[in-house]
Amino acid sequence: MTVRDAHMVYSARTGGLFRSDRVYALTGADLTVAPRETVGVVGESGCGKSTLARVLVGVERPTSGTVAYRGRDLWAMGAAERRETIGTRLGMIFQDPATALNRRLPVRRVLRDPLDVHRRGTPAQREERVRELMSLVGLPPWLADALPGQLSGGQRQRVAIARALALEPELVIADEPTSALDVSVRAQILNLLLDLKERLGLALVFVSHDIQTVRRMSDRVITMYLGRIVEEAPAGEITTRARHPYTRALFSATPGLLDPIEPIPLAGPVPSAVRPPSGCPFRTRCWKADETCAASMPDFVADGRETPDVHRFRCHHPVGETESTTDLVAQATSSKERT
Ligand SMILES: Nc1ncnc2c1ncn2[C@@H]1O[C@H](COP(=O)(O)OP(=O)(O)OP(=O)(O)O)[C@@H](O)[C@H]1O
Repeated sequence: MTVRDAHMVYSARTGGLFRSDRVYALTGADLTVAPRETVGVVGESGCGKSTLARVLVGVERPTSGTVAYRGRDLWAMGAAERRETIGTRLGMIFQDPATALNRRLPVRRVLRDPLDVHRRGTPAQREERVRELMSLVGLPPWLADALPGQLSGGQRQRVAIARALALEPELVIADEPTSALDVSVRAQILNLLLDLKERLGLALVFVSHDIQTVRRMSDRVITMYLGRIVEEAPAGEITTRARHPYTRALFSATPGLLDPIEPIPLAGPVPSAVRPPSGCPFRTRCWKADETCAASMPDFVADGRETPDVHRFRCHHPVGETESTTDLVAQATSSKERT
């Protein structure tokens, strides 16, 4: 799955009935997800993670740019082929299984629905597939006639996962799949996803606020800020050797990630996606920013390797490889004091 230079501009009513503004939810996003790979997406609320997820899975068409599956542009396909590709090759697991599942349909019908829509096998084979799916996600067979409202949150998310897997997709997007669940069942659902990914050879895009979880689940992590992908690196590397100041600041504020925790102080709040700053969108909060950052958004700087373990970032003044979080805290603090 490849996304190239994808932009998503929404129109939103922000100032009364007759005023509508453009919301720059996604700007120039490039991303490739290789078969069997897990890509984690991190960033603050509103940075465009869910928009990217929806674009990747074909739920929404980007305002511009391409989304290609196996080299074929999803939005250049005929409607029937696109529906078939999205419905059978791509799966999506949403944050809240309580709202993602039809409350009036028993589990059996929820799981049969995609098989019926895409006419998979005979009725008997579909029933067999429903049993198989329930067992795959660890649901006992007697729950087949239960309604979503009769299930626990964890069971509901298992149903949602089974539904996403019904037609054997190659790529599954999980958008905050555990954030609506009790803490006690989160680990079970994450372990289930890891196990299914291995057993079924899935590629997974995992969106979460929880950086610790993203690190655990992912091979590669991308950081987003105000609609842009600003850094991309192997999971083991990005948490300790991130080069973009924003990624370093985000991770420095994450409990248990770096020891000791020393949040890098940032100037001001996240700007609005309606009026993103010119140049680098992070410049208004960045302690390293200067006039170059206001003038342009730099292209990705890569470490020269075009391999899955590539480390890329978009910054005019990246963090030095030897700079510790303590150094960065000192720089950011003195920059704040100067202004
Ligand atoms: N349908 C829409 N119409 C208008 N604006 C939207 C729409 N969907 C998202 N946005 C805006 O686009 C920006 C990106 O939103 P998005 O939901 O992708 O961010 P996110 O990183 O997933 O946030 P969160 O972590 O809170 O879910 C935000 O400013 C949001 O308000």
